[in-house]
This record gives sequence, C-alpha cells and structure tokens, in this order.
Amino acid sequence: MAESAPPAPAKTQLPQKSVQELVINGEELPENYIRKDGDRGILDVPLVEIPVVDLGLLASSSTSGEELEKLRSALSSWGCFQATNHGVTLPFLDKVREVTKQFFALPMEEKRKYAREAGGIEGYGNDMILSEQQILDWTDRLYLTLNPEDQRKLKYWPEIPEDFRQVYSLQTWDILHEYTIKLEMITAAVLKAMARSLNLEDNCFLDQCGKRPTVTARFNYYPKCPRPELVHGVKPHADASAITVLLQDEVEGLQLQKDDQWFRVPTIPQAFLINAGDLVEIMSNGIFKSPVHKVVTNSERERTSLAVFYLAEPEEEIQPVDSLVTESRPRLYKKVKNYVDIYFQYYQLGKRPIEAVKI
Ligand SMILES: O=C(O)CCC(=O)C(=O)O
Ligand SMILES: [Fe+2]
Repeated sequence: MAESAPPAPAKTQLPQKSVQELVINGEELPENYIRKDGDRGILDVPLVEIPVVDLGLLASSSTSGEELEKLRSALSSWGCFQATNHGVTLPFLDKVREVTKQFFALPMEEKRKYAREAGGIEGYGNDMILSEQQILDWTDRLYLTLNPEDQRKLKYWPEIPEDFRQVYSLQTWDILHEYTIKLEMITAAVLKAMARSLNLEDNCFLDQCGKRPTVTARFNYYPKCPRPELVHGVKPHADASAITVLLQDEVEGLQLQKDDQWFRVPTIPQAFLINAGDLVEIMSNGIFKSPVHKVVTNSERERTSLAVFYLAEPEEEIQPVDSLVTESRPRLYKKVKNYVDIYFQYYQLGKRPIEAVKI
C-alpha cells in the first residue's frame, strides 16, 4: 500500500467458548457480546426487493442488454443483486445448506478437531478476537481457503458429515470441491458481465485479481439469541472481496444499509445473493458500491449461511480501471495490494477499511 502505514495487527487470540456453548449452557449474555452503541430495537426494518438478475440471460448476447443494465444499476445503487438461473440446481444448493447445518450440529468435541489455532484464521471458532475492546459477534464460523487448491488446509475440512469431503452421489468430488468449481464459473461470468455493463473489456476486473485469486469460504452459524436486540450476529461491515457469493438458509437476518437506513434482505431458496466487495468498488472507481451490511439474530430460530469471498491474489495491484478515471470522475482510490491485511487492521479500529485507500 502507499504512504499511510496502518497500525500493526493485534494477535488473534483463541476464543474461550463458542456461542453455541453459551446457549447450550444457558449462560447469561457475556459482557463482551453486548453492544455499546445506542442502536436498539432495530430488528423491524423495511424489507427491500433486491434486484433479481438472470445469469442465463446475461450470458446470451441476444438478450443480455437489458439484463446487463439491471446488473449495472443494481450494483451502483444497492451494491448487490439476487442471482438466479446460475446453473446450480436447487437440490445441490439444499445439499450444501444441509451439510452446513450438519456440521454445526455435530458434538462440540467433534467440531473442536477443526478448531482455529491461536494466531490463525482458518478453522472452526467464534468471532476472531482482534482487539481487547472488541464486541464479539453472536456467531460461530468455519473458515476455509478453497482456492488456489494447493493452499487448502485440509486438516480443517470436516470429515463428518462425510459428504463434506467424501464422495457425493456418483462423482468423485466432494460437495465443497464441487461447489467451489461451480462458483468459479459463476464468479468469472459475473465479473465479466460487470465489466461489460460498464463498456469495459470483459477481463479487466478478473485480470487485476491475478491468475491465482484467493477464494475463501465462511460458514456462519447464528445460534438463537435470548436478547437479539443486545447483540450483533455480524456487526456492520463491507466485504474485503472483489465479489461475495452468499447462500442463505430460509431464516432472514441479513440487513443492508443504504443512505443511512437499514433494510432487511429477503431469502430466495434458489438464488445466490451476490454483492460487490471493496476491491470492485476500487476497480470501478466507486461506480459499483461495496455495501455495508450486518446480520441480526433472533430468539426463535437459528440461522446458517455460507459466504464465499472471491479475493485477489495477495501480490496483485488493484486500482481503478484507467478508462473509468475521467475529468468529471476523478480517481477516488490509490493502488493497493494485500488488501486483506489492511482490511483487518482497519476493521479492528472500527473504521471502514476502504477509507485507507481513498485519495
Ligand atoms: O450471514 C450472512 O447473511 C452474511 C455474512 C457476512 O456478511 C459475511 O460473512 O461477511
Ligand atoms: Fe459480509
């Protein structure tokens, strides 16, 4: 990154207990989960109809004009869209949802085999503790690197439920591997269409992310919370990715901020919610928005989701595409590499990481 060096990262510490254990033991809400901001009673916000984009139509040149415009408009206003007709069948999506639920339902000693280690990021655990004052999110997670394949840490890939790693139906690939491959195609098609929607060369966003982009998966589990208004499922943030592909279950919880107002995001069983991340906001010189979002929990139902982050190769330089910098639209962001490092350093200070690269 350029001149302004961010502060050194705090060492991640091992969490004492998963949120699930707190719930099982019927413990009082620990102090370090209770929000100190005054923003209470926020569960009942308006539902927003996020634009739905048909990825099949985007791909076909005879029909793509209108769909491209929908994509462009959705990403420049909301920063996200519901992607349908993406080529992944509903039974397969349901299978992914099911193994996610099965994993978090395993006995604690089984899940602990995949526990995150001190100083590490990957594996199973609760919110990563980055600073002492941090208010923890009401969530447990399993965090894995999917790509490049040679960087997978298979010791964190659950063997139970067995579908997670082993044979799915007649194929030799495991579910998560298969899901990774399907998402590779979808993310490439979407990043190309995003470029095309701005009259740019198809590969201009993809190329900036490098030949070996990092792709990570975050399986999120939000146990029921006796006092949902006191905690965050996930506190407000924007993603460090180029794009994020989110698979929600049937329980609502995601909220999106636009013009200082929060909106509930609906769940659509056959759709992915795809959002722009900070890298796309930078590359598009601010035309596409990396939306601030958060998750609220509820006292009646637990919720799971799977977020897949398509990131850049760490050493690749990301910057606004030349032709999007004009006299009327001056360059908004500096050149940046290793954005994930900057991201966590600013996040722990409660700042929006993208501020670090604004000109
Ligand atoms: O659980 C969700 O719906 C969203 C999770 C999320 O924002 C994230 O993992 O970055
Ligand atoms: Fe997110």
